[in-house]
Amino acid sequence: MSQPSARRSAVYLLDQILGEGRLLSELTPSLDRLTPPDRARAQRLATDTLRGLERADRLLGKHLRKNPALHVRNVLRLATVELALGGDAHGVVNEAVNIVAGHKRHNRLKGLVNAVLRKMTDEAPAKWDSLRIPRLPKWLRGPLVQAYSAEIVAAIEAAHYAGASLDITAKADPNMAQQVLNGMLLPTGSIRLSGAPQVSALPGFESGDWWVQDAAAALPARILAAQPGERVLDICAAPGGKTLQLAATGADVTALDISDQRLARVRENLSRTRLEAKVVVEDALEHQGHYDAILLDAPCSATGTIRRHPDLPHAKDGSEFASLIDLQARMLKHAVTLLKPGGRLVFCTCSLLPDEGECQVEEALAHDNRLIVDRDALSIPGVDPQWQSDEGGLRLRPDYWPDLGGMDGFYIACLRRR
Ligand SMILES: C[S@@+](CC[C@H](N)C(=O)[O-])C[C@H]1O[C@@H](n2cnc3c(N)ncnc32)[C@H](O)[C@@H]1O
Repeated sequence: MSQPSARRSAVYLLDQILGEGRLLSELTPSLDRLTPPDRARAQRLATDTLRGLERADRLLGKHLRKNPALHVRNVLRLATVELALGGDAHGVVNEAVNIVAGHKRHNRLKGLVNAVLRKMTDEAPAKWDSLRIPRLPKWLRGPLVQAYSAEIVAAIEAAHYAGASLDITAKADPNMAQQVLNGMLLPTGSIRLSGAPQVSALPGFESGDWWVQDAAAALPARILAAQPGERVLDICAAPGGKTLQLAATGADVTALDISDQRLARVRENLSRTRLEAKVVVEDALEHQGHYDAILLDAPCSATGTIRRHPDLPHAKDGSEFASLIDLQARMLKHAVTLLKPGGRLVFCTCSLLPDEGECQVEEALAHDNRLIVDRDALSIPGVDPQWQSDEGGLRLRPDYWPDLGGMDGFYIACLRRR
């Protein structure tokens, strides 16, 4: 059996994502045999390749008369991206040839791999930046162009290609955490770190002074503005970034999720940050109770998180949209029944699709005359009033804050029950 290496493992990840439609997050256990630095490197190589896939294919296409099998193509793509991004040519080409040579079914193609990659050694770094920014696949690009415009989608694609920094939410004073971590304090109070630091080695991790959370993902809990002693329900809570924010306000928080396995992360996070919440394993549609405030972070296409998860557009095909949209509508309808009169509910999804955001809130308002939308709740520091959408929610896009490094795509709205 071949020794695992970061590159070999990265090719395995690409084979699974591009061939089997699996997500990188499901595949991380397959990296357990690697050392922690190699594990991080394998993931970085795979995500870099997925971001640059269209460019790599364009360069390789000129030198391949026939498309080789997916595994060989993935070896070529990975090596091309590494070469384009300044990888050591000798090491990159040698290992690519060895990976193919060690494969029973494909080893007759090692000469081809060697010849093509020798050409890529000069060509990839020279031509890379002149190639267009990789586009989203049609199943996603189409609806997004319809919802926004071709120009906005191109800006979103540029943000996807640039990737994302590490954002932090502080448990208490963000200024203090910003100084300790030496990061950039964002207008909404999150802290942005450059590079790819090892999270668990950063000051304040062990003592639970902060947690990792994209700046956009930190806004729903800020908009809900839970108060000390309020009964607050966090629906679809795992892995718990928003639960921690809610618990840090001193509210009486119940964190609910259908997945006990994912709730283990919530329990770990609560224990590390020394915060308290009641953790409940239950289907949100079955839950009963009465709450002052509810945060519903509904399961969605996650198309707002492609900056961090470039595997998503390659592993998925949009066939799950309809069932997700239906589940979100049912969850929102049920969540309203759990609100005390006068209570408020923040509905959010990390999706770019209006069907999973604006349309859900429009529908809820049209069908339940007890509900009103609370636009004032969106007036929090750093939130641009221009991000508000017609029905009274907040539309966040990856191309916002271009000079600060972007944000995840999100939809957030605050509803009140009369
Ligand atoms: C977008 S994630 C939530 C992220 C989380 N709020 C955070 O900030 O870390 C969606 C969650 O919905 C949960 N979920 C899916 N269907 C559910 C259901 N019927 N009832 C409760 N939770 C559900 C999934 O297990 C998943 O953890």
